Amino acid sequence: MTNTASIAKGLEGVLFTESKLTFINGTEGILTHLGIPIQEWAENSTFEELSLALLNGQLPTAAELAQFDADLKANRAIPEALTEIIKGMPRGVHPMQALRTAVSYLGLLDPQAEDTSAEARRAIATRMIAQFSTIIAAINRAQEGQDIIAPRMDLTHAGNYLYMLSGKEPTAEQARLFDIALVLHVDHGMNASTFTAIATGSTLSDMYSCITSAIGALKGPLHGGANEAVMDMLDEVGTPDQAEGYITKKLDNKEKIMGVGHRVYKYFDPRSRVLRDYAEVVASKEGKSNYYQILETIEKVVVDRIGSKGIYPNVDFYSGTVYSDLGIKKEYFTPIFALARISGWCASLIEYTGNNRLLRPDAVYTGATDAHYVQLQDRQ
Ligand SMILES: CC(=O)SCCNC(=O)CCNC(=O)[C@H](O)C(C)(C)COP(=O)(O)OP(=O)(O)OC[C@H]1O[C@@H](n2cnc3c(N)ncnc32)[C@H](O)[C@@H]1OP(=O)(O)O
Ligand SMILES: O=C([O-])CC(=O)C(=O)O
Repeated sequence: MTNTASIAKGLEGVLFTESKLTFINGTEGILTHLGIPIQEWAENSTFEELSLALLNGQLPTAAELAQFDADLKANRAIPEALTEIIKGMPRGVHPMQALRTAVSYLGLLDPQAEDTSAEARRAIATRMIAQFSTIIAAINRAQEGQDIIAPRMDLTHAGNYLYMLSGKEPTAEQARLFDIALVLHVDHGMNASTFTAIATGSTLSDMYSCITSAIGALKGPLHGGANEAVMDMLDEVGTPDQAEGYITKKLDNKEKIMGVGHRVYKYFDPRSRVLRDYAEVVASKEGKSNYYQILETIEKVVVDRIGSKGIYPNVDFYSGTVYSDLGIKKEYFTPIFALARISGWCASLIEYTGNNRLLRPDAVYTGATDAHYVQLQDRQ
């Protein structure tokens, strides 16, 4: 019988494939895509460019990027039948549930959905990347009882999303800030949702099934759902002067703090540093939110108290303050994560299924042995 000591609980440290897309050094807090540091992507690139770079496995030329940008714009609109489904969804559902259902329905409307060839997967990926933002904005508007706003073709992916939320064209600064947030969330190696997409894809299932599975995995508060949970925590804290006492008590009670800790990073997640810097700029400029000050205090206490255990802020810690300052409601923070991560899911899925092997780990059996069936009437 296998020794239970050989179990990699939570699959920690298990290597199951090779990838050329994303590298993470968790002890030094380094993240690169195609070998390029995340800070350089955030400073110089766009959601569109990073998405294409990951799909192609290399930096695109100007012509390739212009073509991809045109393809995304041409695919922004969603089918009328899906708009009707979104409008008819019950009010008050979690937007991640609504997104999961909408993407699943989108698959029903796509005549190419069952084609699992590399070419079809790539074409579907482009359409899904384009349509995620329209779907999420439509869910947001419908859930608020507002008319759905059609996408505009003259705005960037990030700018168009903000436009579809409010009907107002965002400032260049707002659109760029949101774009940077998207860039920071596009991909992150074999995280739970990407792994889930790949696990589904490894059975040679269709793209819509893979992405629907990934949305479900991202939703949980130990993964993408933590950004919303951080905002719940900030609302619970209330004011900056309460932050230290609140978090000290939680740590004393051995409660988990949302937005900190990571399976791979045992130091600052580099994305959290970029987001913190933007959150600080927005907070000082607009003088708007207490959120930044509360987070600063929480970060300090957490790092002092449990930094030695490798617990530091992750990407979800500061992202919500940035979204909140852009006027986005907390229930939509995780859908926005999906809006960005769709590119990483698709790129990783296409990479994996290009050299596919069914994913099927094992468990150490610890149940009964030598048992026999007992008739119902003979059981105690
Ligand atoms: C985009 C993303 O998915 S980033 C992650 C988003 N998730 C969160 O922010 C939720 C909060 N964080 C967590 O729950 C965890 O840190 C996870 C799930 C992300 C990673 O967990 P794991 O790698 O399984 O770490 P594990 O649960 O084994 O914890 C190791 C130790 O750190 C502690 N720890 C881990 N995370 C936290 C936290 N958020 N707050 C307080 N203590 C923590 C654990 O209590 C444990 O301590 P112990 O050894 O004294 O028992
Ligand atoms: O890598 C992980 O486990 C979680 C994460 O930070 C991400 O998906 O962005």
